[in-house]
Amino acid sequence: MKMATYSVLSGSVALITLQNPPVNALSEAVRTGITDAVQRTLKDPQVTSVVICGQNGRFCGGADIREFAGPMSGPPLVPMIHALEAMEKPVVAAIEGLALGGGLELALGCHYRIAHSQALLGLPEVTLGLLPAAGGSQRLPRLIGLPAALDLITTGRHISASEALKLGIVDQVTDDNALKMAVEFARSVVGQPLGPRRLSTRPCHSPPDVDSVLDQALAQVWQRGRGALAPVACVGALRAAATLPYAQGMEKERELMATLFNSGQARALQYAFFSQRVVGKWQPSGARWDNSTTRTIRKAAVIGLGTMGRGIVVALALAGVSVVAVESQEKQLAAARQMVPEMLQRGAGRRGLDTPPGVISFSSGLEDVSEVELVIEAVFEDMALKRRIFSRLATVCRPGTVLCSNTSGLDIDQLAEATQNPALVVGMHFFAPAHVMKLLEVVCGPRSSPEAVATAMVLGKRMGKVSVAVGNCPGFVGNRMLKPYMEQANFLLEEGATPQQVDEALEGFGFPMGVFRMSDLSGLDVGWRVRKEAGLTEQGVEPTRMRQGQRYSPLPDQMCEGGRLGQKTGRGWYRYDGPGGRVARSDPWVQNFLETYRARHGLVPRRIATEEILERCLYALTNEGFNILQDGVAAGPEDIDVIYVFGYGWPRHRGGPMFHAGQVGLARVLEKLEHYQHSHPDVPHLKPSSLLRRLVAAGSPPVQKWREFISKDRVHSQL
Ligand SMILES: CC(C)(COP(=O)(O)OP(=O)(O)OC[C@H]1O[C@@H](n2cnc3c(N)ncnc32)[C@H](O)[C@@H]1OP(=O)(O)O)[C@@H](O)C(=O)NCCC(=O)NCCSC(=O)CC(=O)CCCCCCCCCCCCC(=O)O
Ligand SMILES: NC(=O)C1=CN([C@@H]2O[C@H](COP(=O)(O)OP(=O)(O)OC[C@H]3O[C@@H](n4cnc5c(N)ncnc54)[C@H](O)[C@@H]3O)[C@@H](O)[C@H]2O)C=CC1
Repeated sequence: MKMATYSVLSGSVALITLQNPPVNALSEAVRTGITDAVQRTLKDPQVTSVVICGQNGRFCGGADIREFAGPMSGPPLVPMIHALEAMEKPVVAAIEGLALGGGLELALGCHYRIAHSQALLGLPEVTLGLLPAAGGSQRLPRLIGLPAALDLITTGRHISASEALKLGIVDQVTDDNALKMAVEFARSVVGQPLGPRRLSTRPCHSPPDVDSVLDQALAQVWQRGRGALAPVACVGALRAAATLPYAQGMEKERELMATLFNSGQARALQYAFFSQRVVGKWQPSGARWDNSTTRTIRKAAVIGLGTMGRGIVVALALAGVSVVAVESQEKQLAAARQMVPEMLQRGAGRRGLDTPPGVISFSSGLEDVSEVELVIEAVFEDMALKRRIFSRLATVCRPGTVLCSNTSGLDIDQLAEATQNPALVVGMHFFAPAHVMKLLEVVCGPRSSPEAVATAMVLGKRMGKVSVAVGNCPGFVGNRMLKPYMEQANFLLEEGATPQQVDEALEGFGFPMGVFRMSDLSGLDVGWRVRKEAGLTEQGVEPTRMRQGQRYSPLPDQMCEGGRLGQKTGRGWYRYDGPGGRVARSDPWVQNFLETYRARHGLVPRRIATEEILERCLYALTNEGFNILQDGVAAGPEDIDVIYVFGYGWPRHRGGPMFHAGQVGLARVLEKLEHYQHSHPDVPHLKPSSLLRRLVAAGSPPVQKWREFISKDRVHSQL
């Protein structure tokens, strides 16, 4: 039952308990309960102090985000918190578990705050496209000063109870029972003056150079936010706190919240929050992995210690897993021995580990992996090599060892075939750098067992990854969609665009890096290897710009043939200050290369508008997303969107490609794809997906309804 209960302890301490599992969000019923409890407290002369706590060891996770989708009703938060603060009896917040968003704002309205040492506190509204609009943007800087409030509110980061104590957000931290402590504390402060404890009445202590601090913060959020509105509004609200009286500051907070509340960005970010929680509800072969038993992995092996393998070793060790790290090349093994401990140390420093890292041992032979419970192979993207390794692993490892591949897109089932027990083979597709990037695609082959999939999903979570279960097809989800995106970018170069122009358009949309800068960073040879494996780099009897009966741009292959592999060689689509250089500069050589290429093939360059660059790159990518949904390779649009936000830098405030298509309007996306297909009939991947057509014909249901639509559609098509 959702509510806030009222009781009186030992005749004098009123206890208000928030009850709305799992995080005691401030739903309408809870707000009503608090409002009623405040009235009862005021009326009861026996009550001399008040404690507010949350049920089940969690204070409060903030406003109930699900209520944001509908009309707001019930008692609003702002007057409710003012009523608490105005009470003439001391009010103490007993913070256990978490006090986030509106939860912390409620605590800031109390006169005192006692926290358990394990509690997390924060104002994460900015991550939902909002600002702390229940007085948080005005009370927090009055409590901890402007610079610290700017940091917490514009990043939305969660802080520990000990940091909260240092900042002055809480009055005491205890390892003991925070509720018991708060009750004792409440009794002890009865009769003390409450005026100084009311944050709304305090001045906001700002540094003397307040304008420059705020301007700097604004510049920083612009740069970091890549077009996100909420961080900018947060700085606006804090400017009001620092420069205006409290009542006017509150008015500004309300105004700014009103502009954010119904914005597309807030909807996108709230969708992203819930998507992250629904992903991976995937049912391979009708058997569910998400309620399957899992194996706890204590010891694992990684085969191949190149770019990916080294990062995977570190990520496993940081999760407390002991690792046998195997590499066949002496030079690579020596490099790994040196780099892995350094990476581990940096990673441990960044994370603040609560478990000791797993022990890492290095080896040059597969025989040393016989005792592990799970293996992750990360050798070259070469099917024959990987199959040899899988076949050998199947004989070396104990029966029951889960065998995983980090392949970027090869057939998991062909790898499984090389073993005696295909049910134990799954894909674990990490993203570079593997110890930093949050995404993990867990690839379910047609014969992977639910237990093996569940084990990989849970291990991914332990490694701090957002694990998404996907089906088995070339490129899985992320890279399958990336292919048409990159292809359109290459075709745009053929037609007259420059790498900078394409990258600027995509970076303006919110990607941290455009497609060409990203290729230079990961290495142009990565895709080249994949195209070679697919037989696309050999020209054969077809014209130069045709492969396997389709239009093809050999531009990136020609770059690789010329030794331009990106940052690692100091030359790619851009030039760098030598191999390994980071700063991309436009390269006249590339300009000349493109002009010569166009002239050789009789291509007349034209001026290409930013709108066309974005539409062709992004809609080709999204269109493949619809094909993926239709093929059942992703469980739902949320899975695709989470993959793109966490693995490919899709701006979170735009929700993800599938959400974005819904926001643009499915009919418009369809119309644009038809338009480009008509004007470029030989360019692949512009043919609208039939699922997109059916969704449009069905009236473009919202993205949250697509799963249902697709499953009905599937049943219908089977009849
Ligand atoms: C809390 C967590 C850290 C817990 O994590 P974990 O234990 O890992 O569990 P999860 O799986 O994440 O969550 C479990 C379960 O709970 C659901 N859930 C979590 N938090 C919430 C929530 N706040 N609301 C609803 N549901 C929640 C979650 O979805 C899971 O359920 P499932 O999806 O079914 O599996 C973690 O969950 C977390 O980080 N939560 C979010 C915390 C957060 O961001 N809180 C801030 C919320 S926003 C807020 O508080 C805003 C405010 O305070 C401002 C209020 C002012 C409102 C005024 C409105 C005025 C509007 C004016 C404009 C009018 C314009 C007009 O005129 O129209
Ligand atoms: N580089 C990237 O951005 C990503 C790569 N991947 C995939 O990860 C895998 C590895 O890629 P990278 O790390 O980039 O390659 P890499 O070339 O950097 O490293 C591969 C390593 O495997 C070693 N190796 C080869 N045969 C071996 C054997 N028999 N036993 C032990 N070690 C052996 C090589 O010596 C080399 O050190 C590939 O399948 C790739 O497609 C997946 C995601 C991203």
